[in-house]
Amino acid sequence: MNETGATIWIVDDDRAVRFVLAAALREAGYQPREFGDAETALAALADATPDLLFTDVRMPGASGLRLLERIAAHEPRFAVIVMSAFTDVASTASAYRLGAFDYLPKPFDLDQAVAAARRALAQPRNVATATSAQDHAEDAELIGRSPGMRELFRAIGRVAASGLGVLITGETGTGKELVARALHRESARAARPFIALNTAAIPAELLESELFGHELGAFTGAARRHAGRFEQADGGTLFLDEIGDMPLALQTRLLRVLAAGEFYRIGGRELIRADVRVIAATHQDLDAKVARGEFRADLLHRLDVVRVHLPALRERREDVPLLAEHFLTRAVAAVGSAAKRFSPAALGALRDYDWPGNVRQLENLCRRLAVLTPGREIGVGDLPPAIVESVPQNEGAGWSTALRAWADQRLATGAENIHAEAHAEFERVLLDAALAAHGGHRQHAATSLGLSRNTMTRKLGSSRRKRNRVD
Ligand SMILES: Nc1ncnc2c1ncn2[C@@H]1O[C@H](COP(=O)(O)OP(=O)(O)OP(=O)(O)O)[C@@H](O)[C@H]1O
Repeated sequence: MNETGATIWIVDDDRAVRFVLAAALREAGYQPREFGDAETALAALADATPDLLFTDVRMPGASGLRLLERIAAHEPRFAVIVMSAFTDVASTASAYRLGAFDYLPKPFDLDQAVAAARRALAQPRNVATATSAQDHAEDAELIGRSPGMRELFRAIGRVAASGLGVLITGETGTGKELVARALHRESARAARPFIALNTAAIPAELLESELFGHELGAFTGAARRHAGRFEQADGGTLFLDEIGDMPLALQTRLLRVLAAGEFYRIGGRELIRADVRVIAATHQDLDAKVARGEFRADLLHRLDVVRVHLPALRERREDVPLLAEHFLTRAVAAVGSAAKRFSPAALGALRDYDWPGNVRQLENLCRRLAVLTPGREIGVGDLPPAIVESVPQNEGAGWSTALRAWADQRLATGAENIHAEAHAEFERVLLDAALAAHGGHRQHAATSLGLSRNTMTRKLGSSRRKRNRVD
């Protein structure tokens, strides 16, 4: 099909969105048609079929996801692009699962939307694979609106249902486990167990038994038969955190089990079969570990079918206020104290801090503040000094720091009358700067300082006299 001239339907209860999107699509040579709700669009489908449809998710009446579900049964097929400000994993993943071609987080650029339309229209028909919708138990949600997080939500949406092995990389506390849980929740294994094992938290000698289980008396202390995490995760997902810390011998065993899908418990004779999707995570550079011979290349290849990277919190500062408010509200509710909020300046300081411990560090801080701050508003003064002090100093602050250092030093030497001294210096610097900026033109220099010309002349005279005296 020649894509220009294609009909594109836009379903959104927000008139402004429909209007600008339709204008952009029309300009690009398409024929847009607007619908204010899902029901009207569904009714129109009875006697017309668009080439492409854009839909919002949250609308009064049937939601965009419901619309998507109905469209999945419609013949002939056409592509759907879902647009939503509700950038959580659940709606993105549901959109993909229901066969959406693409997901546009709002607000989007019109160029971005037109490009998405072009891509969708270039696709052969019947590529959409729609399955039935599934409801999911609420789990801890990944929060974020930054471009990095939106990209991550899309990646989760695309990868979750594939059942492929995933390697999640990112610094400590960035939310790797939450991503693994989201991948599980949005997969066909969602009804089966999600089992997590932190390789770094378990002594090496116990790790094998944790993973594969043991029989009674298999080793000293094995007082009972124990099913390993692999067995527990049968049919579901096994999340192996800090995989980079796994000893080499165990890496070899893990690789064999992954290849064969079966294993023996330690000391056991019964061959156990387990159908497990392994999702691994690491904050280390596994490629470098492979190069140093500390990690098996073949295991890395097996785990690293798809790589999902979590940006550090300082690389997505725009998410900090959002996360901080979320964690504070949750912590306040948990301790049952009165509602609290951050002052704008406190939120600014949190945003500027570098967060070496990432989201976990921010979450812990909010818990502490919920308990320890007496007032309703958490100000900059309530924040730990490390956070406040790291805030980059603006020019004024740099200048006052220098002035303070000077004053401390003069006072320490027993100086008197330093106010006059500082004041004279202050005037001299300002006057010199203004004159220099205006090529010595007094009137202009005076105006830029907010002084009258007379005052300027008087100050210049006294500044010169004082300087001569000092000289
Ligand atoms: N985007 C996010 N939205 C909401 N909560 C988050 C987000 N990212 C992380 N968290 C919370 O921060 C804490 C740390 O997250 P998580 O345990 O997933 O990090 P991790 O990367 O697996 O850490 P580690 O590498 O140390 O194991 C958890 O309590 C998690 O719920």
